[in-house]
Order: sequence, then C-alpha cells, then structure tokens
Amino acid sequence: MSAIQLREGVWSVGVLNPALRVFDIVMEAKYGTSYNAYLVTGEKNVLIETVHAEYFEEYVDNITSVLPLEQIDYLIMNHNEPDHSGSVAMLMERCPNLKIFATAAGKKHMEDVANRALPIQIVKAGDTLDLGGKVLEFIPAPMLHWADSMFTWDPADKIAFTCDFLGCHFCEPTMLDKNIHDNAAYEGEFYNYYGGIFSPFKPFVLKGLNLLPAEADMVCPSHGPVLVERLQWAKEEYRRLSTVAPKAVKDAAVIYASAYGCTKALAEAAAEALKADGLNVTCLDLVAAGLPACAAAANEADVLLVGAPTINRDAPKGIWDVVTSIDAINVKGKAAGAFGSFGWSGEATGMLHTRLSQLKYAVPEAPFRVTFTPTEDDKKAMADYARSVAALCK
Ligand SMILES: Cc1cc2nc3c(=O)[nH]c(=O)nc-3n(C[C@H](O)[C@H](O)[C@H](O)COP(=O)(O)O)c2cc1C
Repeated sequence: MSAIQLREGVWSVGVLNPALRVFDIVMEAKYGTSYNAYLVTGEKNVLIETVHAEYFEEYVDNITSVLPLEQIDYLIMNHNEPDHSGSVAMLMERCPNLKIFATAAGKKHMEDVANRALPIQIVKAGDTLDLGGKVLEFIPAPMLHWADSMFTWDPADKIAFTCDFLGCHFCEPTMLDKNIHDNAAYEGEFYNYYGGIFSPFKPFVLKGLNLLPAEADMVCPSHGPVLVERLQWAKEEYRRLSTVAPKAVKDAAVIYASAYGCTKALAEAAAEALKADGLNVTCLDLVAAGLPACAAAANEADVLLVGAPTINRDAPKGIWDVVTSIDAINVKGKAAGAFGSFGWSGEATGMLHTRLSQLKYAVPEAPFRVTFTPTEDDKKAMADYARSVAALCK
C-alpha cells in the first residue's frame, strides 16, 4: 500500500498485512489487518503512530513518497502496543530530531518497548500542538484499551485519530470505508474486534464516545478502514454494545461436568437453594450445553459455582475451558465457588478454587467436595455452601 491522501495535507501512510490470521495470540483475523499510521503536513509535519517493526521499511517508503523523513518534526503516539510503537526506535535512528508526544503512561510503555529513553513530551487533556495554521488537540481516553490511550483531534479537518477505538482487523487497500465491497465480512470483523479488545472496558468505551468530538466527520483508527460513511453506525454500535441494562435480581450460574451424576446432584442442590433465595439461576451441564453457552453464563453471573469431578488428579479439560473463558477484568464484586465429587484424592475442586481466587472473585475459605455419591446431608451442605458463596457477592 502506498501513501493515500485522505484530505488536504492528511495522508494515510500505514501498511497492510493481509496474510495475518491470528492477532495478539488470541484473536482470529480472517481478513488480515492493517497497521495504520497517518501523516499531517503543514508548516510543521507530524506522524501519528508508527507500525509493527516488521513493516518499518514499507512505512518509510509511504512517508517518503509524500516528503523526506528529515522534514518530519513530530510523532504523536496515541497508543503504544508494539503493533503501533514497534518502529519508534528505528524511526528515531532515521529522524534523531523528532519530538514525540504521548500520555504519561504512553511514555512509560514506549520506553519499555524500545528499551531506551526517548524525547517524549507528556501531554494531558486539552494540551495542543500547533503545526502552524493547524492546531491538534490531545484527548486522553484511558483504558481504550490500555492506560496510555488517547485521541488526537484535528478540528480544522474534523478528523479524530482514535488509535484502536472503532478500528478492526480488515484490509481495505484504499483505506476508505466507502470502498468496502464485502460489508458483511467487514461488520463481522468490526464486532469481533469490539468483542476481543473493547468488551472488557464497556464503561470506558462510553466515556470515549463522549470524549470524541461530535463534529468529527472522519475517524482514523489504527487498524482497518478510515470511517466516514460508517462513522455514525460504528459509534452507535459501540454505544449499544457497551450499554449494560441494570439487573433487577442477581444472576447465578451453576456450571458442572459429571460422568456418573454425583457432581450433577450437588449442582442441582446448589441451584435449588439459590433459586429459593430469589436469584436468577442458570444451571448448565457442560456436555449438554457446550462451552460457548457455559462461558457466556459464567461471565454474566454475579454468583458462579463451578462443579467438577476429579479425573486423573485434575478437573476435566472442558471445565478448565470454562474458567479460562472468564473475563478477568470484570469480576469485581462477584463471588464464586468450586464443588465436586471425587473418589480418593480429589484435587479438582482445590485447583478450581485456586483459579477462581486468582481471578479475584470473592471466594469462601475452601471448596466443597464429597466422596462419590452425595448423601442427603451432603446435598444440604452443598446448598449451604452455595448460599455462603452468594453471601460474598457485593
Ligand atoms: C477415568 C477416571 C479417573 C478418575 N480419577 C480420579 C482421581 O484421580 N482422583 C479421585 O479422587 N477420583 C478419581 N476418579 C473418581 C471420580 O472422581 C468419582 O467417580 C466421582 O464420584 C465422579 O463424579 P461424577 O459422577 O460427578 O463424574 C476417577 C474417575 C474416573 C472415571
């Protein structure tokens, strides 16, 4: 991809990576991605973001197709994940007089990524950068999706540069949303990106939408096409996806695996007790309900009970898949407990209890476990245990 003029004096100088299929270890990128970067020219010339280190030369080619590197005065780093900051150190080698602007957290991240001190000016909300005729404004927008995130606002061009916010992994060679051919594919990636990157930060997304200047008619994100025609839609979707309806009653999820019905009997005792106490209870057998439904219920629950037998000194893999699908960022105020049946050594419940406590759920002192078939007393004790977990929920 070469430099693409977006508006008078505003260029896209990022690169496409159409072959990428897995981003950040965990996100599928069916259509590759783009590492977006922008150049705003004037009396002073400023770059906004760099690119993944492997694409540095292509990035430099794009910049130098507009102007020589020596004429670049500033670099603004809205976000410093290495797919955007990975080329900062190399760029500094070529442009040693470059002055960099970032938030305080951005400075720390950038220097930790580059492993060297950098000439960074820390910016705060409302700080500006005068390019001579054009004044850019900095709008810190923390936790979108790192502490360092900020937007850069160009009021003269009505463009907001928003780092990952409103972006997605999609290669549109023209960078213009009006040229997207496969709109269904784009929308799928837009939602995947929101889900993978922003869904843990819903309150911050709503704050970010409010910080975004309403008069912006172009948004330049750091992945995927620039938003003009889709801008209103994209903002509305972020608002819709991030708005959480208040709950009238607390949700409880009892999720279990059970080979011979022993852990199942405990699960049913727990579910009945919580239902009787007025909670909205979802009780799911992992094998029947499947991982996606169990993971969704676990994440929705204010009170979570995870049940597993011990099989070969561990919990079965499927149950681990559930507890490793939990959004660790959003367990504040929630409570969880582990229970299960075992034959002789009974490791599963302790291991699950440790994991739940490491996720920072409020957990009782110990898990609940019984040998083989639960007695009526065991079931009563299970009901008490479930209630004791629910009592820990704020
Ligand atoms: C293949 C297999 C391996 C097992 N390994 C262990 C074990 O390592 N330690 C243990 O305490 N119980 C072990 N058990 C016993 C189960 O934990 C026990 O039968 C339990 O009651 C099963 O509960 P469930 O009906 O909820 O699956 C094993 C059972 C099976 C079928």
